[in-house]
Amino acid sequence: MTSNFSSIPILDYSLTTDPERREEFIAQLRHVLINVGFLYLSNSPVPRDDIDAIVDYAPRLFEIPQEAKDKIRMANSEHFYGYSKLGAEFTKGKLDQREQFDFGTECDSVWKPGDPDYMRLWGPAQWPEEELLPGFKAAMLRYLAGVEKLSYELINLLAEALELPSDALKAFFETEMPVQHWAKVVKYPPLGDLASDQGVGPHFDAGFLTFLLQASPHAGLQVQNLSGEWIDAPPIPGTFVVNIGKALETVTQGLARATSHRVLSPPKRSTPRYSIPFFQNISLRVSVKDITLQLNDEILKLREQRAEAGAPDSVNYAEYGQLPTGQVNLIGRVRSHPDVAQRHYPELFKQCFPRGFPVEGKAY
Ligand SMILES: O=C(O)CCC(=O)C(=O)O
Ligand SMILES: [Fe+2]
Repeated sequence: MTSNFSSIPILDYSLTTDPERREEFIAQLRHVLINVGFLYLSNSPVPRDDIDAIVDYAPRLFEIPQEAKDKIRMANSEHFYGYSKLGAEFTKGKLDQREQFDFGTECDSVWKPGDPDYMRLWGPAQWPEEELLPGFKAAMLRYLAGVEKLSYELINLLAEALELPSDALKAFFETEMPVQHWAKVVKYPPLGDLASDQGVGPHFDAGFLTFLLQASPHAGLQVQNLSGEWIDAPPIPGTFVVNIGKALETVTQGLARATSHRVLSPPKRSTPRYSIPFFQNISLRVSVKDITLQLNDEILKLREQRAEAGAPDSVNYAEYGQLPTGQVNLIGRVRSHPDVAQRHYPELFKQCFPRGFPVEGKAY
């Protein structure tokens, strides 16, 4: 029997602390990892107050004066942190219709002379001035620390679901420096004057796991199933949407599926949609091809029982098989934010865009 999906399963995280029902959670996780690649997680241990605080801040972050946003624009940052105005980001060569702030977990600059350029990706984020949004930075860092902790717990459970020792994926995180994870606060304005309804175009996420907090009640997020149909993933209060990135798909030999997804703009005359994704990174220096997980034959067989996926609408991050993670991530950032790349990574910019600054339809 082959498997496809027409809705996104909901997994109850509280089962993991119930000795009677933990196995049930692991079995559900195994099914979802292999056949869907997306899940809703309810009853997570991330403190409710920390989530509520950040949901409350999200719209207010976009209400700070435009000069204050421009002061921390992403073009200032070789780490690709900061503010991107509407229509500054490309996915699949088309402009996204979203306004966003990119942040990271706390981290000093890690690049040293002689290091590869991609080590410049990690460093301090740019934050809005404290008096414009008092308490925001502390609240965001507290929230990110909670999600980071959950992300490591879920990775251990995921290893168990694939019948590996629970620390089997530790080698991707445990290096000479702590891993910096990425996050965004995103605003999707409603259709009206927008150039298209592409809130964000079809794409895969890059790293291991993404934890998405849908911070307003709007629909718009869609997930592509194995036969290529777009399935709605509307907000469910009290849950995270969790999905698998290309790095995790590659290291699990395709067992854990990275699933293509996109966001459509809210309809005309609607209010804006807000979301806060957290992207779990792995060490920049690790090449995923250099670490082979000892997956057993029984588990690998489950991959064959999955329906053959049609060609997805996204093609990015195919380079994980060959290059160090940092280089793959850097290429992804350059393609999404060519203006930042032109300023800070001119050589790589030229390689990615040999015909100059991209216009719609030219990039990937
Ligand atoms: O805003 C959302 O709901 C999803 C965003 C997303 O997929 C991304 O930024 O990678
Ligand atoms: Fe995404």
